[in-house]
Amino acid sequence: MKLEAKPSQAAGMNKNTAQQQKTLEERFVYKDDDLIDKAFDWRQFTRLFGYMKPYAKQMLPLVSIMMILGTITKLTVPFLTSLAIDRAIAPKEGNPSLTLLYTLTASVIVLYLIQWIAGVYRIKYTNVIGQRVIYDLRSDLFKHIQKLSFNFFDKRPAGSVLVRVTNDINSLQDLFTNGVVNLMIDCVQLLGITVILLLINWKLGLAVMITVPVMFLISTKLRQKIRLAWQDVRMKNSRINSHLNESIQGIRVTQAYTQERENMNYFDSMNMDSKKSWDKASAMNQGFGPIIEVTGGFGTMILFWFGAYLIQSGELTVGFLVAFSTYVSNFWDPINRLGQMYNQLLVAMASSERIFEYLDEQPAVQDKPGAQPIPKINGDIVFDKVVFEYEKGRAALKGIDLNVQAGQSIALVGHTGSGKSTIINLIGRFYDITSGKITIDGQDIRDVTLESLRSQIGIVLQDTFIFSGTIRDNIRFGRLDATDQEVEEAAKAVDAHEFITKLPGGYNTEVEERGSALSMGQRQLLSFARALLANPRILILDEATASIDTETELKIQEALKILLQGRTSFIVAHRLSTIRHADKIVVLDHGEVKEVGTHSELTAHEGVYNGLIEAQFRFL
Ligand SMILES: Nc1ncnc2c1ncn2[C@@H]1O[C@H](COP(=O)(O)OP(=O)(O)OP(=O)(O)O)[C@@H](O)[C@H]1O
Repeated sequence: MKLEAKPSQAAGMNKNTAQQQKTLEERFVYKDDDLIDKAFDWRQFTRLFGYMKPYAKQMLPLVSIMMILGTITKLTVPFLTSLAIDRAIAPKEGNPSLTLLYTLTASVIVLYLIQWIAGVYRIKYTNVIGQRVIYDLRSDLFKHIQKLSFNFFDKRPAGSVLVRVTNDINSLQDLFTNGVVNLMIDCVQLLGITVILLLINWKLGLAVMITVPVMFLISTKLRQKIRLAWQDVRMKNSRINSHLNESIQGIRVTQAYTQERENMNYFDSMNMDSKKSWDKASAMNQGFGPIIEVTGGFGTMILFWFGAYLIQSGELTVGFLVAFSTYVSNFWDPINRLGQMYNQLLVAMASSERIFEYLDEQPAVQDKPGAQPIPKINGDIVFDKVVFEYEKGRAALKGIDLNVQAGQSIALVGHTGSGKSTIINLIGRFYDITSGKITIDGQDIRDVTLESLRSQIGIVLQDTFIFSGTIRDNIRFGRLDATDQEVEEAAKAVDAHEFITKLPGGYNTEVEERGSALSMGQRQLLSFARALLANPRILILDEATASIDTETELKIQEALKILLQGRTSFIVAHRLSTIRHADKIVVLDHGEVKEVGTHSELTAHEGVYNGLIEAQFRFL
């Protein structure tokens, strides 16, 4: 469901900014999850609680013992109070007994002590269970997301993926650490109190409990609304997070186009929306408690009215009426909490539904049954009538035939959108082709394991990703078991050593995520060193288009020569120097191969390639 943002409520907005706001609303459209208005799903519930299974055997008995101990001690106190009144303070027959009063008081103190100790240990054990469940769930989700194919990320903004790993999991945290055990305690307590009330005086017990069905009837009507209101809050927050993520990633563009104010206005309106939605949900939630209290008040009225009558008729003692009223007040508490717990459970169900939706998402590209690892790759690659569609019915590649021999370097050229990046994504099988066949050393790449294939392919992308960590760690990303010496040798080979040693910490210089403290050329040299260290049989390179100074360009060309030696390579080429040295130049146009040949072959006649070269020179 696509949600349109509502007009900003931000103060001080004039007509002009309202117009700009409208443009922003049209600009930022986030795909939201649909409101989930389904009945309580037991299958999902059992699946969620299945995460407790590994720990239940070990921990639940301990938690249960502590819980039962706590409940018994809690429920015994009012009984001892009734004894104190009826037998020690105001006995019907005989004198008041101080000794009995002291004994009962001492017993109550001991019971409170036991209750306290049982509570401490119960909380300790439940926290252990809760934290372990959350740990497992979080790591399952992260592991799974790592395996998902490119098409999954093509469809989703990074922010919304982030929200599921953080917010949705966190919202389950409370359920597992407190909720589940409180639920159990409340149920046991309710059961215990019901039995006790009926045992003390079944007539009074039944009279008081008349209000319970009324209470449930009112609260069930409210529950559904409360759940939907909380889902709305969650959805709005998720939209804020998506926008936040996009805004931070795109901050440079925002500032360059001085769009900060408009961005802020839009954020404001989303923030306001979220606040309103929270207020609404919270008000509904708060309404739930008083309803229970008012209904409970009726129960108490019945208790004293009917209780007084039973005392007069000699069916009940004053002590038992006092005990009864304590039990009854202990009765409304768990019912009230159960209502809140039900809400918490429903919110958690919505979160878990979203988490399970990701966990159930199968990677579009995966090993087929019985796939074998591809042996050491020699490097012969054949594209046989390869057709590929990102979206059904829109072919990005329309029947590509290509024959590459081991060790050759292939330059892919063509205007924007012609299919160059698509071809390189298919070699590493990041997408599965729609029809045709891609073979490496005669083996269809769909028949071999992904890991064996990708581990022999090195990819250097245009947007070279630098992870937060040291320069050394970033190069070592190519091969985690490489020694320091090997890392430095790789850097020397691609001529990155010099600039690295000039950095304040040399190889140990910490770089931030994306390596913004490094220049484009430096980042590219680092990624070359990383690829060289990985020593792949096939190298894929998406050349940076940014203009680099001639000196760095020369360095990069020299580095490239070393990098390409003895490997089959595909380069999405932009620089003439790269294209000129390629063994084969593949000219693409609208997803089709238009020309194939060396630089001198292709420039010898008029064609698409010549047109591209001429266009480059025209601007020099
Ligand atoms: N993830 C995607 N989902 C849908 N369509 C896509 C996706 N990626 C690319 N396309 C489409 O596929 C076609 C080929 O895109 P591709 O990225 O391969 O072009 P390119 O030649 O590498 O372009 P450039 O030189 O601009 O990088 C384009 O029409 C593009 O719109």
